[in-house]
Amino acid sequence: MIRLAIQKSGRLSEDSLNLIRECGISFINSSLKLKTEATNFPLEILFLRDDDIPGYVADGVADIGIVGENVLVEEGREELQVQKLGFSRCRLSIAVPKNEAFDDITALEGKNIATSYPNLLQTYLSGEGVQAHIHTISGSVEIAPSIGLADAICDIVSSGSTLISNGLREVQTVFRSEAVLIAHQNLATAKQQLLDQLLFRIDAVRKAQKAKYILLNAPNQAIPHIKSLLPGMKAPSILPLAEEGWSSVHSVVNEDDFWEIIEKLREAGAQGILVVPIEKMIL
Ligand SMILES: Nc1ncnc2c1ncn2[C@@H]1O[C@H](COP(=O)(O)OP(=O)(O)OP(=O)(O)O)[C@@H](O)[C@H]1O
Ligand SMILES: O=P(O)(O)OC[C@H]1O[C@H](OP(=O)(O)OP(=O)(O)O)[C@H](O)[C@@H]1O
Ligand SMILES: [Mg+2]
Repeated sequence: MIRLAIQKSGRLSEDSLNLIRECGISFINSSLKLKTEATNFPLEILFLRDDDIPGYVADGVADIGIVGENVLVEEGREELQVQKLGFSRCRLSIAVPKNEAFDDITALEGKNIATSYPNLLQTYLSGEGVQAHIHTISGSVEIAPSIGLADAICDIVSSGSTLISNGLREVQTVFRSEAVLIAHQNLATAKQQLLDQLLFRIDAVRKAQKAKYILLNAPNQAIPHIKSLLPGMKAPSILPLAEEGWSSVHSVVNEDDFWEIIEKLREAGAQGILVVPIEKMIL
C-alpha cells in the first residue's frame, strides 16, 4: 500500500483528485473523512493542509504527495520533487497600492512587505540586493496595505482579480509555480514499484490531455500535402473512403499547435474535420 497526501480543501484539491481518478483509481470521497482507501489500487489517500504535506512526505508519514512548488521551495524541500503536474499554475508576485510609484525593485528598500512566503521573498530580495522588512502572515495578504500593515505584499497571483479588487498593482514576479508530485526519498522497493506504476499512468494521462485525435476527409491528390502537416504518433493512418478518389485521414495533434494546423489543413483541402479528446496515451 502506498500513502498519498493531498490538500483537503483548496486550490489543489479538485485537480489532485481528478488526476487520481483519471489514472483509473477509484475511491469513496466524503468531505468529513480525512483518510480513504482506493478500491482498485493499493493506495491510501490522506487529506491534509497543503503546508503540512512536504514535512509528512520527508518524514515518511506519507509516501507521496501533491503540493504547489511554491510551498515545496518555501519549506526548503525541493529534493522531494518527482514530477511536475501541469495544474494550479500561478505566480508569486510583489504588488503595491495601485497609485504608488514603483520604478524598480529598489523602491522597496527599507519598506514593510507582508507575505506568507518569507523564504522565497527573502531569497529574491537578497538576489536583488534589497533590504526590506518581511512581515509574515498566513492569509488574506492582499488586505495588508489598506489596513496599514505593510507598504507592499508578496502573494500568489493567477488571474490578478484579487489584486485588482484590493486596489493593488503587480510589479514583480518572484517565483512561478505549478502542482508537483513529491515522494519520500528512501521508499521501500514495493512502494517504489507502486510509485512507478502511478507515474506511468500520470504520464499517459498528461500526454493525452495535450493531444487531440483528428479525423478528416480529403481528395486523394491533397493527401501528400496533408500527410506532411500531420505527424501522428508514428505517421497518420490513411483509409480509402467509400467515395471514389477520397480518403479519410486519422492522426494525433498537439493542443498547442492545434488551431494553426487546422487552418493549414483546410487550405490544403481537408473537409469534415472531427476533433476528439484522447483519454490515455501510451507511446
Ligand atoms: N489563484 C490560484 N490559481 C492557481 N493556483 C493557485 C492559486 N492560489 C493558490 N494556488 C496554488 O495552490 C496552492 C494551494 O492554494 P490555497 O489557496 O488552497 O492554499 P492554502 O489556503 O494555504 O490551503 P490550506 O488550507 O491547505 O493551507 C498554492 O500553494 C499554490 O501553489
Ligand atoms: O489572482 P487570482 O486569480 O485572484 O488568485 C489569487 C488568490 O488566490 C489565492 O487565494 P485563494 O482564493 O485560494 O484563497 P485563500 O487566501 O483562502 O488561500 C491566493 O492566495 C490569492 O489570494
Ligand atoms: Mg496552506
